[in-house]
Amino acid sequence: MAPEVFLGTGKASTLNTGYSKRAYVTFLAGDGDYVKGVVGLAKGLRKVKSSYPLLVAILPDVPEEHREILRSQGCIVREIDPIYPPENHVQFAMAYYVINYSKLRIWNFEEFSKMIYLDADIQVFENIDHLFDTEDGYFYAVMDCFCEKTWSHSPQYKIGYCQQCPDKVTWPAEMGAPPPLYFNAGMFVFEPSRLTYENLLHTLQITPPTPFAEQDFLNMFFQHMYKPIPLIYNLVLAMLWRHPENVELEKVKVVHYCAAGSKPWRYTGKDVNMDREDIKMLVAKWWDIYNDESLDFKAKNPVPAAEETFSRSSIMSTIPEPRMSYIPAPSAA
Ligand SMILES: O=c1ccn([C@@H]2O[C@H](COP(=O)(O)OP(=O)(O)O[C@H]3O[C@H](CO)[C@H](O)[C@H](O)[C@H]3O)[C@@H](O)[C@H]2O)c(=O)[nH]1
Ligand SMILES: O[C@H]1[C@H](O)[C@@H](O)[C@H](O)[C@@H](O)[C@H]1O
Ligand SMILES: [Mn+2]
Repeated sequence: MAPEVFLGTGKASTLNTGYSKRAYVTFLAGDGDYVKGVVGLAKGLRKVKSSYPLLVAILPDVPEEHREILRSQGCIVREIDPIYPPENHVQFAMAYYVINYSKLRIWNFEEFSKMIYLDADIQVFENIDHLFDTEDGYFYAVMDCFCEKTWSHSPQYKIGYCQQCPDKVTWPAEMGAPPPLYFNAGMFVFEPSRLTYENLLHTLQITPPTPFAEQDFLNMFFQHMYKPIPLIYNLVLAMLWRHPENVELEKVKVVHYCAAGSKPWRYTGKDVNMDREDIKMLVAKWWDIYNDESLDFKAKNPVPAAEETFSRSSIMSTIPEPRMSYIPAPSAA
């Protein structure tokens, strides 16, 4: 069912209508350059005429000037508390990814019935609003690839097995059952729920961290609810050189600049595979959107700040997350 009632009216819509209970959500930590990714994403969603707002779950360390940039781009800015894995276990996760456990807070955005999570290093080149119409009760995401060096700690990588081509190197019987399908957690469709949120936080406290942090954790937690969706909804760039036979680039709607050296705002072209023509083209396409001033947010019907409407045309102020179930930071952090 297309959300036509919402398209082109420019009218403020409140939370008690079905479609406005949907939103895209991304995550932002720190005072670095990932804010550029979020701005690019907000403009990309506008370019494809997405009907739903982009909520940015930010950690307290995001500076006020960055929050203001996001609000001025029409984003709903929402501060969340960080989540760390249980004390004494932090060293088992890749340090760089530990902060991503904080993403679990997005299950607490219960005023939305369905959300699509997108990493800040993702760009949306075609409208994907239809993913909100997927059947409830499942977790939708794109299957990952195990072939990059980031996976070298895993048995999959060691024997050259990848779920993207499971017949090339088959899973040896002596290693037991093949691993369950594994998704990349840079993009997924989910339903916020207080119950799930509390369950996630509780389970996390009794789960030792693993290298891919919350991505491994979510794969474990949602294993039986996971439904794979086509890779056009999250093109992990390494697919271009690891499994070109699986990729139809002209059909891809969502690109995930996750390969080493591919973040458009840091791109130099010098890292491995980064001089490929397809990569250069995708990086240039990201910059076209980021630099396009016509895609900057323009408030059509400015809404008084006090009025609590989650409309496309209102710029939301920072709404603090209610304090609850907070897992304190380990002393080493
Ligand atoms: O300094 C930072 C680092 C990360 N992020 C946010 O965290 C996201 C995840 O980081 P990356 O995109 O750099 O990481 P990858 O794409 O390599 O990571 C993948 O694996 C991770 C494992 O923790 C997460 O699951 C992540 O969503 C998934 O795409 C970013 O997009 C961004 O939204 C920041 O805001 N600031
Ligand atoms: O989440 C990670 C990350 O995105 C890496 O960059 C990629 O190589 C992995 O396949 C993925 O699991
Ligand atoms: Mn990413």
